[in-house]
Amino acid sequence: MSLDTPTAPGETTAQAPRLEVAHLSCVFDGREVVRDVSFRVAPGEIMCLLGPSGCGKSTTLRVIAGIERQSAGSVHADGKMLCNEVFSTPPEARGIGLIFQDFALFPHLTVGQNVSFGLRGPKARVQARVGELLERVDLVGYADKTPHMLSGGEQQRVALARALAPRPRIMLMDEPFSGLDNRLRDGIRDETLQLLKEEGTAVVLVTHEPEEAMRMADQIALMRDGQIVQKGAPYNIYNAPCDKAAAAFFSDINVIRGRVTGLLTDTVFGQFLAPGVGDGTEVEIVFRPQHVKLDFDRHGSGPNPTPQDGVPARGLVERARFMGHESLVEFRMDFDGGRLKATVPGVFLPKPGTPLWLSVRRDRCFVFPVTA
Ligand SMILES: Nc1ncnc2c1ncn2[C@@H]1O[C@H](COP(=O)(O)OP(=O)(O)OP(=O)(O)O)[C@@H](O)[C@H]1O
Repeated sequence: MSLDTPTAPGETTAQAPRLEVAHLSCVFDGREVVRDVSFRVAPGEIMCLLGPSGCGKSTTLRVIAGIERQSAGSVHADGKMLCNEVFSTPPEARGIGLIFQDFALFPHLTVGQNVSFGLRGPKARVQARVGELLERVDLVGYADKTPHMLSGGEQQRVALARALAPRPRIMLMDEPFSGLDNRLRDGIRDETLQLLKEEGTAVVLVTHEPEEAMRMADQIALMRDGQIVQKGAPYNIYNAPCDKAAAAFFSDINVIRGRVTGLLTDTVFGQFLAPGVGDGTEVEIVFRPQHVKLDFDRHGSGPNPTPQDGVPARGLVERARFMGHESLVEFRMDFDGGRLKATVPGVFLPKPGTPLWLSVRRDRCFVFPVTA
């Protein structure tokens, strides 16, 4: 994605994104922990920074919030510059809401006073807003309690309500739902994001959980070693990963190897197209267990090859486990003794040693040149 030149301090543009982060870098102790990070978020859009622990997600968020300084790059909100290498708007003047993991409520204030903390205006209007938010986070009747009377999950919901109360134009959320139990999490998460969308807030959400990102994001920026390695809608990132590690971040993967001749790679599963890859290059063919098709053995042979599923290859079941809504079957393959995995909806638990034929959906395979 190309980035236009950001506007000068104080200048605004009609089509400016709600939030624009451009070429952000951050150095700690001589180490660049955020490297040339750029993205834009429109009003009502949810951008997820997704990646493993230590990849620079929280640091990026803290620079946007103004509690950490960058070594390069800029942050703009509605076309107005918030900070660059030499200039920085104080955090409290940025109009940005924050919900961080270590949410801190004011212990001496009631729930109602905590939620109304950032609100100005007539008392009746403030009280109405507090009531509306407590209802949204399922804490009706809690306004007069103090934080020490609440469970961790309840305190987290108060923190959510407090951050939402002033209707910030940008909301930064760092693993905000991690402390909630499963039963509450889905409801609170969907409700919070619905509210932010309705109010046109641009949201940047940090998570290391791919499922959370897939469920919530309009756009995902996949980060590794301080950089964004891929950016796009969840569907595209899942179905067109930029490399093997990006594919592996979202699910188990299977990998087989081959060598390219005339844009094709010959494998035991038939030929795979390797567009743009030079002759003689070694490639890895990557596919997810849910895209493996299984067939029974018919006296030593499998189903006929098809253009969609290629050529089947035989393996012996090594282990089968029931995972809840699907079964995971692991195979040792006849052709090279390697292991491959398949998932099957529902209950499918063949005995170890059972011969089955595996084929791979061609449109769900990714071919990557092997890198050193
Ligand atoms: N104030 C600091 N001083 C020195 N190093 C820091 C500082 N803050 C973060 N780091 C380092 O920068 C790197 C990125 O940290 P960051 O917290 O941004 O990662 P993260 O992707 O959010 O990880 P997590 O999911 O574990 O929170 C880490 O190696 C971390 O140790």
